[in-house]
Amino acid sequence: MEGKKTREEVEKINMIDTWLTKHRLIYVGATRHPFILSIRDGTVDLSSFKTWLGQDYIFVRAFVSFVASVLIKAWKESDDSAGDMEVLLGGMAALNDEVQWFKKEASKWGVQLSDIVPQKTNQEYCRFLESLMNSEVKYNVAITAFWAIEAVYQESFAHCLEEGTNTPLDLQETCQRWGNDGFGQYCHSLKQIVNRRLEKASDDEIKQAEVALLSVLEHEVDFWNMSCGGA
Ligand SMILES: Cc1ncc(CO)c(N)n1
Repeated sequence: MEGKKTREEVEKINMIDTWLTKHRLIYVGATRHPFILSIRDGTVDLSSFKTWLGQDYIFVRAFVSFVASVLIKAWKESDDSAGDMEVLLGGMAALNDEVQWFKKEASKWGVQLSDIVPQKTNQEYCRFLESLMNSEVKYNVAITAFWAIEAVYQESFAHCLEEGTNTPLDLQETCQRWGNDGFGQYCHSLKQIVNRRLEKASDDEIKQAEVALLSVLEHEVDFWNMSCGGA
């Protein structure tokens, strides 16, 4: 007979929601940052937006390499990872689009991408991604970080598109990029992959994945702060 599930077993069924409840404050700090709230209420400082745009272009190029490394980890998993690989490949295709979009958007705002120097906060975030590309880092840990990176942008920008917001017209396309329903679906697929994988992961890997999630959230808050000129 099946016994009653322990609290740990119940928590492991949806590890992400368990963590988002546990780490609510920092998650809200990353997804409801003053920079995002300023876009949402229309008071955004355009020089901050341009800083964000230029720095994020640099970040996205590091991010593409990171996603490629996650894809390799998925492929090396012996168990059924074909579905995971399809989702990741779709993510890479979207990033291809995104890089082109950054170039177009930069020219619209008069931002010269070739002149952008990565700020220290950005370098630190890129270095963190690089640390996760190491082949020693487990797939379960890397895919958790990947979901978190995408989910922060999805939640943040979707918030700017809700009814009754004052998001400036010329920023709505930016918000749509990450706030659209398709991107929301994609993040949901990533979340399901993570939950499914972590349900069977060792305690040690779960702990490492939680640490990676928290690191992502901290880097995301720092990245928004940097965009606002907060270094
Ligand atoms: C800093 C940062 N986090 C997440 C994303 C999501 O793609 C991005 N483009 N930039």
